[in-house]
Amino acid sequence: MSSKYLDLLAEKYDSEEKVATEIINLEAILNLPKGTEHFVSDLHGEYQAFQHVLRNGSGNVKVKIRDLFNNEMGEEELNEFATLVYYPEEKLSLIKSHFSSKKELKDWYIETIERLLKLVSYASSKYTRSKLRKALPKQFVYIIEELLYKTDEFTNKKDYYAKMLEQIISLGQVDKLIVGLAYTMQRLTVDHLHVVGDIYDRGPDPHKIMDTLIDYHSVDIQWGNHDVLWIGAYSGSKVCLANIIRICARYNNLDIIEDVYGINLRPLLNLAEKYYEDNPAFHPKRISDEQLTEQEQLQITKIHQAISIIQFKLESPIIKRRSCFAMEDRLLLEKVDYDKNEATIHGKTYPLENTCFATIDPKHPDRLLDEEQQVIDKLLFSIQHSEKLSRHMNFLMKKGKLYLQYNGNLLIHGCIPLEENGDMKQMKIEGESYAGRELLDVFEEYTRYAFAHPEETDDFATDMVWYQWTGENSSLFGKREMTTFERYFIKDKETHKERKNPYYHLREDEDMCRKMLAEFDLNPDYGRIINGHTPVKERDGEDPIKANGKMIVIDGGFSKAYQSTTGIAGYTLLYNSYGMQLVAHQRFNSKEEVLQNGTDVLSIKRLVDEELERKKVRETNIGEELLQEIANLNSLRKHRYMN
Ligand SMILES: O=P(O)(O)OC[C@H]1O[C@](O)(COP(=O)(O)O)[C@@H](O)[C@@H]1O
Ligand SMILES: [Mn+2]
Repeated sequence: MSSKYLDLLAEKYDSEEKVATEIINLEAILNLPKGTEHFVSDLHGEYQAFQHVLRNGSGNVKVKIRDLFNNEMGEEELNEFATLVYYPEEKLSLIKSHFSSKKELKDWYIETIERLLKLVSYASSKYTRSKLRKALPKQFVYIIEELLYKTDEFTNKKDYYAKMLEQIISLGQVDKLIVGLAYTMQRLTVDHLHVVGDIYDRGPDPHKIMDTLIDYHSVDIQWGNHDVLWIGAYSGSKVCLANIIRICARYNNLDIIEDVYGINLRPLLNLAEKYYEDNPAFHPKRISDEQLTEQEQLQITKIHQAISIIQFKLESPIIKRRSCFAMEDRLLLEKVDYDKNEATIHGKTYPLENTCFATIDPKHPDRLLDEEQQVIDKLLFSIQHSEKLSRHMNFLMKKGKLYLQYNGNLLIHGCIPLEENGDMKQMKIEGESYAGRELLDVFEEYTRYAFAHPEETDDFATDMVWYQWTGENSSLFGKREMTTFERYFIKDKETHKERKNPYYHLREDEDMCRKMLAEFDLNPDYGRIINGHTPVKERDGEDPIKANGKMIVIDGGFSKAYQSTTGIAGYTLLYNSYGMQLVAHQRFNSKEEVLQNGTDVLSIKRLVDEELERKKVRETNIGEELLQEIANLNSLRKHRYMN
């Protein structure tokens, strides 16, 4: 270790006692049970459902409440108390409105605070006091610590505590204290959150999810294809930008673009009004009960067509200038016979329906009209200057990666592109061939380059971000081709199929999963692959735990649009010191329903495995870092204090 580094360390630990204290402290932490990891994926803008899962720790909060209070509370009271922990502000005002006398309310306050303190103390038992302190509401740290660490033997302090509680109530601080304790409980239930991709698209509130994640105490993100699409748009890819607006139009979410991120859609609307009519293929999907007026629906339908055609036109020059993408099959505008209104795809000719080609010049089908060019240029300018989007995208870059090795597991949204024979699929990029982990690393490098150079809009790196959205070798897409054009304009459903990469059947095989874990330098005996991206069709009997437990797929479909295919409302995964549990969630209707009825969303837990011995911090990623710190401190001790 360099003496410069030792100097720095010596500044912080300027006596032998300080070094020794820190070593003792770190050693003690290494022997604590490992913190609970919580895995979620494919949130797709479903903020409310995500909040619920976050607040109840995938059912973990309820488990702890049951452990403690099963004997003293009935089912209804348990539920009510749990709801108070999940949604303290709202539940408090509901409960308070039921009391008729001050005395009753006061008794309830005292009992509730005692219960919350018990719960917090129980949930924090595997953490250090310093960690608990960080989780406490700042303004009440002193009071809560006093209350938490009271020991009943000291009966002479009883008055002291009773007085303290009374004061808290009479000074009007009790609601805040309850709210603070509830959030402390939520925070203690989960030590670290992994979001295995797809925060954006389809649902109405991805921005709220982003804000929640930004405030969350400990989180990492594995990018999904939809997240990378947004990163691409912000990084200067016009075709990615056209895609995000198209998807927002398709799901009736244009207010995310307009109101949330402050992008003016007026120029696009003017263009849409000029060239497009009603068209059933472009009606927005109806997922919520919200009724659109005819006028609103018509407007969205027109915008949807205008931006889709811009998207198709923008794809063409990229495909032509990037032969290594091997996407010539996707030059669809050139495969259309505009007189006969049919298209020839993979050698077969299909009639087209619901076409909207008013801005297309059959001789130069990919040429943008000046108006279209101006629209997309203006949109790009606004999107790159949206302060809020900048905050969200910077966070995605800072906390996000394409894949992550964490505590022995591999977390990845889509896939590792494979050949049918199980080899890692090769892709030639700028003269070099890459496969497996190397290929993913190259994808990530280009993404970071594109993000760092938003002014470069047609360079290779920016095109590569789009490739990850839709290219055959993308680890995020994982399919042969994206059939957006066919789904809008061709009736024959055969053309809509998107063939999946062999990964998606090979991942059922244990040896294959072992091979992939090894590719990422993980121990195949202990590691698992945690995957999102493809909805698990539980309804049809599909098992999310595959390859003898080496592969776990947790996309159960938070996305309302996909719940009819999956039959449930999402999987999440918990990994605590005892092992891993998969949780299947039933459909989440609304927070209001939970508050009113106290009914939790039914979550079914399944043990993935049980650790033979309780896992300790020593065996985790963080443990590795602590061991390194201890080594440094020992070195400091030896070289500076022992001679
Ligand atoms: O259901 P929609 O909105 O038409 O989207 C379908 C498209 O979404 C994709 O499934 C990608 O999104 P996911 O990552 O959520 O699967 C594409 O393969 C497909 O073309
Ligand atoms: Mn996905």
